[in-house]
This record gives sequence, structure tokens and C-alpha cells, in this order.
Amino acid sequence: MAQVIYGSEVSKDIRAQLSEQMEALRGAGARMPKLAVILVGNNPASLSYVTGKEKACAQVGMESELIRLPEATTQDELMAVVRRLNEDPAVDGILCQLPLPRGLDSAQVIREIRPDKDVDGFHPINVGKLYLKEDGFVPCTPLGCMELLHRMGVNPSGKRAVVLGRSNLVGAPVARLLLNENATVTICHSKTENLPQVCAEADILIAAVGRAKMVTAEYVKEGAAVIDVGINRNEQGKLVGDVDFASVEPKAGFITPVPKGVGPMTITMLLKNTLKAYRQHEGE
Ligand SMILES: Nc1nc2c(c(=O)[nH]1)N[C@@H](CN(C=O)c1ccc(C(=O)N[C@@H](CCC(=O)O)C(=O)O)cc1)CN2
Repeated sequence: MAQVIYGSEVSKDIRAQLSEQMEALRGAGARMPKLAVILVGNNPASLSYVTGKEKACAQVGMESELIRLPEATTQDELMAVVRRLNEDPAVDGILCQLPLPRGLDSAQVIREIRPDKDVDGFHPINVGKLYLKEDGFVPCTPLGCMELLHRMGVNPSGKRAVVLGRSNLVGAPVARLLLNENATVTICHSKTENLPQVCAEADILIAAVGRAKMVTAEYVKEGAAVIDVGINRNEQGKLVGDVDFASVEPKAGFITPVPKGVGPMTITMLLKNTLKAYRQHEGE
């Protein structure tokens, strides 16, 4: 039976620490850290995530601003909003909620965000820093995965890690983070042959493919640490991960659930990144 690691619980711990740090700043009469979130259009899932981000900021005492733009926003208008936020000295972190409505170029928007305010860690400068092992902003979901691994007491050094999925948002950066901590990393994707056997070699298995319950017990080595990044809706509209929990849990050593696993950690890591940006802006 696996030990189930709840990101929701880990998040509570980290957010309590962040609250204390916010309290100390407020007590000292300092300017408070501020996150600006841009949401274009009316995608219900995106709206719920940005609401979660605003609530989390309020919960720890961080300032936030939600900039809602209509579905018909043009690329130029969106770029102008980013430029205004880049210039605003009260704003420490900027993110544009993804995905953007069809017709808008997210890569261009991300490149426009000042790297020192890019708390999503998606700007090419920050991507490069991750690959060069320099200090920059690391994407929030991969950072959350690593924090959960550390909380499991799993040290990636010398371990075999398999990452299922190669997206820029999760698969590629989490693979790099694991490599940076000296794991032996394999990235699997839709063209990988013998997928279950490759995955079953892993001491650490990160599932980030976006296919509901794809990972069953045959993909998992006895005692492995399994981190489920999937956010899929089944036919009943219920949230399910990429991992078939009922099948994998008896075999794994550690497992994260969906919901209440990696998802809440994404927002908690965003708060941490925003505080980091603030401290850099304040020259701390
Ligand atoms: N600009 C960004 N866009 C997106 C990111 C991102 O990091 N930056 N990640 C995802 C969405 N996301 C945050 O933005 C996110 C996803 C899931 C959760 C979460 O807490 N999920 C809960 C369940 C919530 C539900 O019931 O739907 C959980 O897993 O327990 C938070 C944030 C894509 N876009």
C-alpha cells in the first residue's frame, strides 16, 4: 500500500510559512508583493484557476490584480497590457493564464513579460537558466512535483526517473529538474515503444500526458514514487488524473491523488515565485 501524499496538505504548511513572511513585511511597513494575472476570454477552467490564484494571494496576505480581457482581445491589445504591467513598479509577478483563445500567440506574450517578473517561468530566459542550472524562475507545476518528491523523502540522485509527457509546461521542465538533481531521466511520449515496460523501470514516475487513468499497475515498479500531474474530466465531469489510482496505489511506495495532489501545489509555488520576485526587486 502506497503512502498517499496530499499536495493540499503540503500547501497548507507552505502557505502558513508564506503568511508569516507576509506578516513580517506588513509589520515592517514594507511595500507588499503583488501578482498580476491576465485572463483573456471566458474559459470556465481558466476562470476557476485564476480565482484560485487570487484567493491564495488573499489567504497569505499578498496583493493581486486580475486583469480580465474579452475573448475578442487582439494580440496588440494583450501585448500592451503586458507592457503596462512590466512598467508598473508595484507589480512583482505577471502571468497570462493559458490556454489563450484561438488566434492569440501565447509564445509572443510570454516573451514580452519581463523575465524578472515571469513568475510562471515560461520566458526563454528563465527556461535557459533552468537548463544552465542558474537561478531563475522555474515553472510552478514542475516545482510542485519536486517539492512533493522531497516531502516523500525521495532523493532523486542516482534514481531512475521516467517522465510521461514532453510539454513545455510540465514534462520538459520536470525532466530537467530531476536531471539537475542527478536522476537518470527518460522522457516518454506518444512515439515511445514498449511504454509500460519503460515506465516500470522507474523509481520515480511522473505522469503528465493528459490521458485519463492511462497509467495502470503494469506501468509501475513495486515501491515507486508516482506523481500524477493529469487534470482530465471523465464522462461524468469528474476530475481524474493520468494515473489509475485504484490499480497503482497497492503497488506504489508513494502516490499523489487527483484532485488534491499536484494541482494545489501549482498555485502554492506561484506564491513562492512571486515572493522571490519581490525580494529580488527589493534588492534583498
Ligand atoms: N499561465 C499558466 N497557465 C496554466 C498553468 C500555469 O501554471 N500557468 N497551469 C495549468 C492550470 N493551473 C494553473 O494555472 C492549475 C491547474 C489545477 C489546479 C488545481 O488546484 N486543481 C485542483 C482541482 C481543481 C478542480 O476541481 O478543477 C486539484 O488538482 O486538486 C490549480 C492550477 C494550465 N494553465
